[in-house]
Amino acid sequence: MKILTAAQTHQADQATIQAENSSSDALMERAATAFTDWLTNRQLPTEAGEILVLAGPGNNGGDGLVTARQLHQCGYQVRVLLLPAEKHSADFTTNRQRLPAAVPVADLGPENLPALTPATLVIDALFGTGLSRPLEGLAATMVQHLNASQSRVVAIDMPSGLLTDAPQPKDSAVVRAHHTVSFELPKLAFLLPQNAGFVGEWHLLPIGLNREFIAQTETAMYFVDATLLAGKLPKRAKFGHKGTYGHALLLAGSKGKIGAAVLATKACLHSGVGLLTLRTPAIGYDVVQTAVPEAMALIDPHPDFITELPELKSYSAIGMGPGIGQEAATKEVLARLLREAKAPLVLDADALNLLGQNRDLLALLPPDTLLTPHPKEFERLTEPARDDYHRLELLRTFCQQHRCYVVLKGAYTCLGTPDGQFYFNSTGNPGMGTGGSGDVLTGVLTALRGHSFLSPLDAALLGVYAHGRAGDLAAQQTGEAGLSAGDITRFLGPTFQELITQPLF
Ligand SMILES: NC(=O)C1=CN([C@@H]2O[C@H](COP(=O)(O)OP(=O)(O)OC[C@H]3O[C@@H](n4cnc5c(N)ncnc54)[C@H](O)[C@@H]3O)[C@@H](O)[C@H]2O)[C@@H](O)CC1
Ligand SMILES: Nc1ncnc2c1ncn2[C@@H]1O[C@H](COP(=O)(O)OP(=O)(O)O)[C@@H](O)[C@H]1O
Ligand SMILES: [K+]
Repeated sequence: MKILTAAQTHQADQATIQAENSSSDALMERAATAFTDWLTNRQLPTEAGEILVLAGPGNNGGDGLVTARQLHQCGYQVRVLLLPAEKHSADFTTNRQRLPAAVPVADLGPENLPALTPATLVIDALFGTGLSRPLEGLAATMVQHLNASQSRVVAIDMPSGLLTDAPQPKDSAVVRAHHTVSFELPKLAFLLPQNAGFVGEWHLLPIGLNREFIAQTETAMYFVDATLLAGKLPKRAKFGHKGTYGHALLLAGSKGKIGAAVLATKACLHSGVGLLTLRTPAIGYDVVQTAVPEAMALIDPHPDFITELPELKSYSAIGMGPGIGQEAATKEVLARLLREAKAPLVLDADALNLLGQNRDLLALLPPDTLLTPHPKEFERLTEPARDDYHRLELLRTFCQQHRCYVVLKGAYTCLGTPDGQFYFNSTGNPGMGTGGSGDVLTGVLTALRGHSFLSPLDAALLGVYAHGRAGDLAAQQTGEAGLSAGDITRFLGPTFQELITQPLF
């Protein structure tokens, strides 16, 4: 799915109205109906208690007014509070007039803030994507009053006060919604950790925005779901053999962290690799030969950490980093790898920390190298970010400057590409915030980068998505708290099976 800006979303609304030869009022009715259906499918009139619709002066307020009318017609107990304003949108005014007289309506005022109890269900329709600056005055006071209450809050389209795709001053008033119900396409603001407390759980409702317009609209941001990946992973060829699927090399492990090597190795083996060789220090020999007999062990002469780079010419992808430590000799191995490798590289964990400490090495990164930092590792490669938007700027600059792909890990892992695009991943769960999950990802990505039939972009997208999806399938069995990184590897197989498409021709 594409992620559009607030301005593009507005254009998509207009294009839809034009293409259908309908009216903005009809589109509002459609959006609000979808919202009302969403709500009434979850809350019966008796469960909902008193519903308070807070309506602003624009079309977001208009959505709120339509919803109030529809809920009233369905037998819910609704009242409306309007935010006084000099100007109202045309569709707001139309729907204000359509509101049945039986629905109580009043103006908000500094002396007229509503009593909010835990039994009140508040529908936040103050502002949506039209917000152009932080809230102030009465709107800000109302939002603070709401946030201080125990009421349940569902926001329409955006939690009011939150900008759709730009940072805002710290401490500005933003509704802290339990749920945000938005339309058609996700918004950038939903995907950033700093907004989690405002957005709550978010949901998307289709409202039939014009497909052609969306397809034509240029964007540098995507939300990666199964649809976006359809057709990218081919079924294995009938006469395929281990040579068809690449020979990967992993450099992983050090004394006390051979487990990281085992996890990455298992993950690589479960992600379709043809052959796999693991370079690990001598101390890991018995462990890896026992835990992952399918992999060939190429043992470093040093007992505790990796000190020598093996001959590279037979490998189709090389992953380095999980559990390797930061010894000077290991750094030299990394430097030689960057100079000599012809195969695609995947760099993670301590390989990234070593790069951060020796930034001159960044100039050696071969084009299309894939780096997989979590935010702290990324900071070591760049600089501390002021906020999530700044971090994305740093990500774009880094990828463009070094012609590399960066998987910035998190709840919505963001893949940055050398041409400045962002792909936010949709799979994964908080259970994956456990030691070793990242090592598993390195193994998955190394396997896929070794598939000559996948582009660097598709390999990265498929790998990140599959890693999260396998984590989701695992969590269905183990629960989030019970999930350990090894569980993810066991569900990679079913995940890739889901992703494989088999066109008839
Ligand atoms: N036909 C359409 O365009 C559709 C619009 N929809 C709804 O319309 C919303 C967007 O509507 P609008 O573009 O009217 O924008 P909003 O309703 O989000 O807000 C715009 C109004 O707020 C004012 N404003 C902006 N920032 C302010 C601030 N900080 N303090 C005080 N006032 C401020 C603007 O001058 C304008 O009057 C969407 O979020 C969605 O809820 C949906 O009904 C789908 C269809
Ligand atoms: N809340 C979350 N939701 C989804 N995925 C998550 C969440 N927390 C962590 N993950 C995923 O788990 C992995 C953790 O990697 P990392 O931080 O490198 O862990 P480690 O170094 O312990 O292996 C990343 O792929 C990340 O996207
Ligand atoms: K809102």
